[in-house]
Amino acid sequence: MLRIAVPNKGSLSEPSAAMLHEAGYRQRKDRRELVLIDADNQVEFFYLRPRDIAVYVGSGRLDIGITGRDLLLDSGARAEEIMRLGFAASTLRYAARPGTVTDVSEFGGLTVATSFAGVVAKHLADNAVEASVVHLDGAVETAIQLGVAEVIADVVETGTTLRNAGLEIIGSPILESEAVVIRRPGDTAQETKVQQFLRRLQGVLVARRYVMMDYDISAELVDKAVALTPGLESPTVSPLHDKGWVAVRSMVPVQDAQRIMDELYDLGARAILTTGIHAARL
Ligand SMILES: Nc1ncnc2c1ncn2[C@@H]1O[C@H](COP(=O)(O)OP(=O)(O)OP(=O)(O)O)[C@@H](O)[C@H]1O
Ligand SMILES: O=P(O)(O)OC[C@H]1O[C@H](OP(=O)(O)OP(=O)(O)O)[C@H](O)[C@@H]1O
Ligand SMILES: [Mg+2]
Repeated sequence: MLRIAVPNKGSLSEPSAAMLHEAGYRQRKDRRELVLIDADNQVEFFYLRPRDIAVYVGSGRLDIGITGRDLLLDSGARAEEIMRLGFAASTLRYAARPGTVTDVSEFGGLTVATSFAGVVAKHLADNAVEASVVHLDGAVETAIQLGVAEVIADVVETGTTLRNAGLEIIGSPILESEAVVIRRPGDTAQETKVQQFLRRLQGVLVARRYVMMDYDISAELVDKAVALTPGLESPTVSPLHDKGWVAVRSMVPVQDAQRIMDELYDLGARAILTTGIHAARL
């Protein structure tokens, strides 16, 4: 049985469950379920607080987990990132009231409030800045208004929360985060099952990012057409009954599909169809 930690709350929770469901795993129907066994797939899911997941995986109690890169780094746990999942993308950034401080080098003697005290203390030390760090659980933006800190370091996605709090970003990102799969370094006990799990998630990412494109084109133009649709490896080209024409089948990034269809049409391709990919193993 592969033992997997899944976020039970917050920004990571719903997209993690959706991805696991798309990968063919059973998921809990009730948020009060804490553990779920998917016997068919030989997997046991533990629904845990996102912040705690790296600790469980790092301690070796669970084989792998889904968490945020920022939470993994902040935990200091002995776990490493083995796959990027693309969702819950954010940056950790410093912010302050406009006109107060403009660069990290000016933080000396100030107080920085954050939920990521480990990452921030290290970042300040790396920049040779002596500032105090105050750990808060959330709603960090309000710490400046309430006089707890002059600077905050918090998760920024759209920047709306910062703007609403009358704060502005200072300097470049402390780190760029997204949801990741983590594992204890050197833990090869469940290697085959872990690799199969990762292939399933990879399949979901591919199914979400690509569509299958089919079209007919005259044989003399096939090289030009294939240059527009190179696929992941090599497109399939099959003969058509109508001599001089071929059918081409290739995977295309979903975001480029309409533009490529226009370009193929202009080139002379016809019967251009795209279909969704339900699941994939590359
Ligand atoms: N607005 C957001 N957009 C994208 N990612 C986010 C956002 N807020 C938090 N995250 C990411 O989600 C992960 C989990 O963060 P956290 O545990 O604080 O959950 P949360 O979504 O903020 O919920 P809560 O604070 O209510 O528990 C972190 O990796 C963080 O970078
Ligand atoms: O840049 P934005 O798009 O505004 O998103 C960033 C905000 O989202 C998260 O807050 P959350 O709602 O999780 O509240 P929290 O501070 O209590 O964690 C994060 O802590 C920021 O406050
Ligand atoms: Mg939060």
